[in-house]
Amino acid sequence: MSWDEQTDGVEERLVGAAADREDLAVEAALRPKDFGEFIGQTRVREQLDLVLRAARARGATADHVLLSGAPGLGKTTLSLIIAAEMGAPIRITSGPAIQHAGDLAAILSSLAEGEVLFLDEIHRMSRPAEEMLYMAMEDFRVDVIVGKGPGATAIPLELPPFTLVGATTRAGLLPPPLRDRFGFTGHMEFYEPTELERVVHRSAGLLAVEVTADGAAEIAGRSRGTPRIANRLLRRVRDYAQVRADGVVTREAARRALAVYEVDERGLDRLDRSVLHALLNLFGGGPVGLSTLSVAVGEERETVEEVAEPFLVREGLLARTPRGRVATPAAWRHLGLTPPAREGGTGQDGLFGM
Ligand SMILES: Nc1ncnc2c1ncn2[C@@H]1O[C@H](COP(=O)(O)OP(=O)(O)OP(=O)(O)O)[C@@H](O)[C@H]1O
Repeated sequence: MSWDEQTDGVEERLVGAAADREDLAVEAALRPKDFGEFIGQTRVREQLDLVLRAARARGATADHVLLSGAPGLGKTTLSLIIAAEMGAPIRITSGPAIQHAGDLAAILSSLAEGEVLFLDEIHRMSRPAEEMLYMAMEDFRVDVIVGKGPGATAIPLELPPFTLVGATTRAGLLPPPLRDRFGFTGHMEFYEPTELERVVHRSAGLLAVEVTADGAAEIAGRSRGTPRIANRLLRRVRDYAQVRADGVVTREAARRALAVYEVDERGLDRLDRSVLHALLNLFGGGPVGLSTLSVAVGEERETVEEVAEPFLVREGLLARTPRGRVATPAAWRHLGLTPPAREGGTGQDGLFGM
């Protein structure tokens, strides 16, 4: 399987943040059901809790909520919690599933009063649907266009008040008129290792798997700040512990299992490391252009740029500069190599001493 063999929302990579088929099958059982069970994201949780309590006290439908953040951080989970806290039903759909304004009109017109509509990947909705959504969010009304050409007529349709929960990995891509119609925007952060340890312990309990404190810490440290990845690594370590050990998820079991899957102690996988290896060993740490680097790694440009680099940049291992990709001293150290001296003439002096 190649790294870029990704389909919409489904990614087959052990440390990929998008849901794979197995995640989709098991995630429902692992999802926190209320704010009390939801780990981390203290700021968003507190802000949302206030928004919902106030709406409940007024007997009103909650304001529209926009949740932004990387995949797997809990946006879907929070939307379910919002519905549960409001005692409201929830409808789940996504931007790519709504290509025609008519698709959206059909969903909106069938909502019950107070219902929560969760629209994942809201930035990927078609333009006409987006424009229909503006009016629906603001006035709880849509104009359904009947007929075509000069004879087309707009029939106004009243909607019951509802709460839109939009989720996006890129809030910056949303057109301002859409962004402005959300009463509350929550930015989801990557999780701290201690928070991910709690996620691992909680999930292990639900899966009836015994996990030691250092086993949970080992998994948390390799989970790239993302609960979905923590849960996925836990399942792979559980398998290993069941087959090769006594079934208990210990530090040793986690280390051995994740060595089998080539996920290192910092959460880098084979692709990430091959990018760093090429950068360091073939290009002296850079700067090197993305195309050259991709050829050296044997991957598509997009795979290197969109799949590997974001995490390497976030981890401070790689920098994108106007002159090309550059490894930081931390990258050299991570691969057990010594960073070249400052005056090494590699053109990356600005990155040293970081
Ligand atoms: N705060 C949390 N506490 C415990 N578990 C969590 C938390 N957030 C997420 N999870 C776990 O991670 C899984 C993925 O979360 P979720 O599907 O909500 O992410 P998402 O941000 O909606 O991802 P996507 O953008 O891919 O739809 C959930 O099944 C849940 O088990």
